Amino acid sequence: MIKLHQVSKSFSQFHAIKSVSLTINKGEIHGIIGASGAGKSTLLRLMNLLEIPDEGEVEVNGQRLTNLNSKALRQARKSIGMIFQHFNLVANKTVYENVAVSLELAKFPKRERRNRVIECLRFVGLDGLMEKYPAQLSGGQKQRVAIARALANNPQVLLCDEPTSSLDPNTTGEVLGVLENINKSFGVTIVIVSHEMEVVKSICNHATVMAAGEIYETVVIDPSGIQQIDNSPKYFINQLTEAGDMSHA
Ligand SMILES: Nc1ncnc2c1ncn2[C@@H]1O[C@H](COP(=O)(O)OP(=O)(O)OP(=O)(O)O)[C@@H](O)[C@H]1O
Repeated sequence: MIKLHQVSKSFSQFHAIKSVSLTINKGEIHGIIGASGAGKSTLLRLMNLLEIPDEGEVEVNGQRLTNLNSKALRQARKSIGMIFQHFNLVANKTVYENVAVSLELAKFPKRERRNRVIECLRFVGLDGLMEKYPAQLSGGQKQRVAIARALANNPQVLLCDEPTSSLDPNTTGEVLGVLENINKSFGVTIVIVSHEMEVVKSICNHATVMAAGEIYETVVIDPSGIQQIDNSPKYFINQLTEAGDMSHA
């Protein structure tokens, strides 16, 4: 569970987040949507204290993060994974090494690391690409490595900052499918910041609309499901000609 209580954050004189309170219950897939500059990413980064609030309290998994010293905060963050729009993989490390690094940092028992890395890569469908480097992967595959890395330490919460905004519709579906699977299989609470309405509508069961640093409203929604993309040339022609009834040149 994530609880923000009257949280505020300013950058110089600019009030990016204005006394926001929000509760996200365990097991939710919670979307945060709104116009550019509304404060979505800042709100997400306040949930793991990547941004330190000027005022207010942040509680995650029953722990008040805003009360913890830096050592305790590092420990608490192990149960909060995060993924980013631009994946943030280490370019000169292999897929395997990118995931292993997060276990090393968390001092995960050495003998169990290899099995855990493989288990996580298998979960995201990339155990066949362990020796590749990020530059050899598609955008969707890179994001799946980032998800495996975030998953490695068994987080209870996964924070996703524009996770599909660098991806085409096909790979967007692939990444959303993995996120949904993580939620269903392990009960991980997922928060997704996105400016893409279709993304929020497809897998989120709750959504918060932000405007000018405040919450406009939080609504319960019935996820519409992930759009299956047809990559056939016929599909593209049908889309271009709407009903597919235009004569071909
Ligand atoms: N580190 C920072 N220093 C100064 N201003 C910042 C910083 N981070 C965010 N801001 C400002 O705070 C406001 C909210 O930014 P934020 O990135 O949270 O918005 P957003 O809703 O996620 O927008 P976008 O969809 O464009 O990323 C913006 O005006 C932004 O310029």
